Amino acid sequence: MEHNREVEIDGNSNPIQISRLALDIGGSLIKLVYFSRNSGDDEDPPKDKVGVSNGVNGRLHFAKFETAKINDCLQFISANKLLLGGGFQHQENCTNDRSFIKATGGGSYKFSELFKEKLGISLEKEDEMDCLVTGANFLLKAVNQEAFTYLNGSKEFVQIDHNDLYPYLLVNIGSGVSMIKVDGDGNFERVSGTSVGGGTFWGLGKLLTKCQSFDELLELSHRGDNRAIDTLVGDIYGGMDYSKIGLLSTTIASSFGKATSHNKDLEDYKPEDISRSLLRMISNNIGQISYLNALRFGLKRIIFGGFFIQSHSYTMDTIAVAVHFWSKGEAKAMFLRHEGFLGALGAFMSYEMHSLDDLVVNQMMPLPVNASLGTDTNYDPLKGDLNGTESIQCSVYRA
Ligand SMILES: Nc1ncnc2c1ncn2[C@@H]1O[C@H](COP(=O)(O)OP(=O)(O)OP(=O)(O)O)[C@@H](O)[C@H]1O
Ligand SMILES: CC(C)(CO)[C@@H](O)C(=O)NCCC(=O)O
Repeated sequence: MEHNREVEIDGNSNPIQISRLALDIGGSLIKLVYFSRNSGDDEDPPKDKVGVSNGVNGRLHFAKFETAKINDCLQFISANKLLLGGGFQHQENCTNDRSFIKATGGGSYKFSELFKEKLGISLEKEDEMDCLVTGANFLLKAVNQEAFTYLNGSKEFVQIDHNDLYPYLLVNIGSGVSMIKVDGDGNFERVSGTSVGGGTFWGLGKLLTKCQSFDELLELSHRGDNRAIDTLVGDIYGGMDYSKIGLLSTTIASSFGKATSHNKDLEDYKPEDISRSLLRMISNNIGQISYLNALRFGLKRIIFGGFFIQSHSYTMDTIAVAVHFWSKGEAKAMFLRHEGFLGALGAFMSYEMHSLDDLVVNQMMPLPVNASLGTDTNYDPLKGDLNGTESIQCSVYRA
């Protein structure tokens, strides 16, 4: 393998040096987080209290691939020379670092032989729940304008008070859903989960609408009207509310209830209505189970992560409304800008010299957004998919 540390990525003509790559290999998606040193850095490297330079400036990069296209991911790592980093070369003996990368998620077990065979690298496995919590705590504490609430179409950033962050319920909506009560750094318990998650939306949606990509299915939901398929309270109550138990006529009484109609088949329903109804059913259900778990432990804050959300307004709105409705406004749903990268960030933090305190994030610097996987016919696996993501300008300090 070549050992040139200066590489080009993202079509940028400036050579940048990659150090540290971590992976979260999930049931649906592989997430990558890697750090690149700034090249020709104008900024002074971070200094300690007595003014000695003890860190480097750079960027954290995010990318994702479908797990089914793992070969694209391997190619991306290899083409962009992401394995060449070995820490900060002026201080580190990096020989060991080159032989493994930190990885989490079920795929770190399932694909460990493939990484060995194709890239000659071992995956050092980190526990998935540990990584989710570390990643969420890092984002909440270190990144400005990371957490936000979403209600009635309006997004509001939440200023997190570090002394008043815990406890909270972390709900990670990936292929399946994990619900974790977080009481501090490394102090957590997975209190619940549900198999009705992002994989369910994508899987059922694909079967029912014949969509070819997740983004297409989401796009369909924008244009759909779930009332064509869902049975509303008003459909049952002759257009009236059932106010005695607090149900409006417009509330869904039964998701997909109208599909029981004897004289209609799948072809009689519009794919966009199916997608909308499915998205609403799954989001509502997750919102409700999350609320019930928050209630179990008296938690007021529910933080949602995972790539199912994809900052999609209708998804967030449905989840937030469900939490608001069931908790009568007592509990708050919060979302994260880097929602899908919690596990990968946690794995990144698990490199010895990156504790939460080592990584100081200065500011958010949006990168040009590439087209998304699946819908972009010009999709280039060598560039990865930075869809909806950014790189973060940050400094890394030595422990
Ligand atoms: N391009 C995409 N292809 C497939 N699914 C996508 C895509 N974008 C978003 N999703 C959604 O994100 C979900 C996967 O989210 P995420 O990557 O957080 O979980 P995962 O790590 O793959 O799953 P798990 O943790 O259960 O192993 C999918 O089930 C789907 O709902
Ligand atoms: C199995 C994992 C943890 C893999 O990420 C996830 O898909 C999940 O939490 N599924 C839900 C399983 C359950 O608790 O019913």
